Amino acid sequence: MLRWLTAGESHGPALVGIIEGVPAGVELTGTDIQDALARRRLGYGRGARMKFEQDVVTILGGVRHGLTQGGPVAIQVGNTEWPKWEQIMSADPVDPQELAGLARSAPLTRPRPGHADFTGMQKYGFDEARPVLERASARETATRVALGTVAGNFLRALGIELVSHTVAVGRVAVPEGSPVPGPGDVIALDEDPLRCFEAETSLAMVQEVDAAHKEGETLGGVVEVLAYGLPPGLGSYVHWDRRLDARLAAALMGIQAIKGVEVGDGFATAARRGSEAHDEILRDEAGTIIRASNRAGGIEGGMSIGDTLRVKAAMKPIATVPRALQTIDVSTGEAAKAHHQRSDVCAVPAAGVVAEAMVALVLAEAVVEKFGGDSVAETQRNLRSYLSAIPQSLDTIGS
Ligand SMILES: Cc1cc2nc3c(=O)[nH]c(=O)nc-3n(C[C@H](O)[C@H](O)[C@H](O)COP(=O)(O)O)c2cc1C
Ligand SMILES: C=C(O[C@@H]1CC(C(=O)O)=C[C@@H](OP(=O)(O)O)[C@H]1O)C(=O)O
Repeated sequence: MLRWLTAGESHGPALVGIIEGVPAGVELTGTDIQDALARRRLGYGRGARMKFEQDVVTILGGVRHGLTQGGPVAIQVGNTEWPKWEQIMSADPVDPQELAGLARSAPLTRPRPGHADFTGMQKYGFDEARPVLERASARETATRVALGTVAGNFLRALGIELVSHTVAVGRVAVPEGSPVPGPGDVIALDEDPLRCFEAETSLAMVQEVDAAHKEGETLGGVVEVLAYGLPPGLGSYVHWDRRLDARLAAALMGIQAIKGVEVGDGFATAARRGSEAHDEILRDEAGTIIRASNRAGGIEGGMSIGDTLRVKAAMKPIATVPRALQTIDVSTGEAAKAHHQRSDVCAVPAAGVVAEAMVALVLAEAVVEKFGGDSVAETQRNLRSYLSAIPQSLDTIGS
């Protein structure tokens, strides 16, 4: 069993993530995590905070000499902005006098439509949005990316590679049928600030972000995650909550601002006739069973089929719109403009890195479930044994 949790606030001293159930022997260094966090941090359209704040990674437990030990892995991601927020966010003021004297930041009483502010205040009984946005904020996704690095390194040891890319920003989308990144085609932000694999579209995306920025607007978009090297049979058809597609959809929907998930050709498939919707099963010259296409995105019957996994996530535009939206000031009950100090114009490239981490966590969980293993070597042996036992070619079916 693989399980994991995150804790921490957007402007707190640090975020913490724990992942339990990772076999011993997974290679993991602070640099791996730092590199993954650097990929999440910037990207074209991100706001000011991302430029001055740094993520400080500390592995607190579960790793020795660059290898997991089989126990829970605990990772801290420190916020370098903490000194500026210590008064506002102090969890444990030393004496009641200090508590009384703590500066309370101007209360956020003008909740933003599209964010968690208003319903969060109603639900938890707060009179302002600060305590809500501190936990609702996508700052928390830094921890998910840190934990996803552990999962990704485990999967890589089994020959499974993940990549992600931006396929749409606002109305600008990568043309149908464009090439997708292959295993190892990690798109660095200095190569492409939108992490879009298609150079011409990427340029148009940059213009789309610039135009939105100029008009005081924000943007959403679509990201895609691909996983190469998956064995057939992760997940199961036997019960709804064991289906791999269901688990991936829940994990991707669990990312702030994700409002749609598509597996394979998803919505386009709904408009096709059956003969054009499925992936015919053929035999290549060597006798290996292959698929004529991958419209299903690598999943049938809630199981990986051994082909490339392909999932997309649609992100809504950022809620903190500079040309602020209409709201109510809850302190007066009067109509007002929603609060806005700073925000991202577009965080789609960052969401792609988070989506990749979430897919890695779900796949690692499905691998542990199917192949077990207290050490990576044992998981590898179990995987090899399974692959050698299942029919790979028509000749071996039924033999
Ligand atoms: C990487 C990333 C960065 C984000 N940055 C912002 C931001 O700067 N301002 C904002 O209002 N929302 C931002 N969001 C979205 C909010 O966190 C999200 O809309 C909010 O938590 C409410 O959740 P919901 O959109 O799922 O309803 C970001 C989301 C992600 C994934
Ligand atoms: C801090 C991060 O993202 C933040 C996510 C976020 C939100 O509302 O989700 C709002 C912004 O923070 P602030 O309101 O303090 O400017 C983003 O910068 C991060 O991704 O590390």
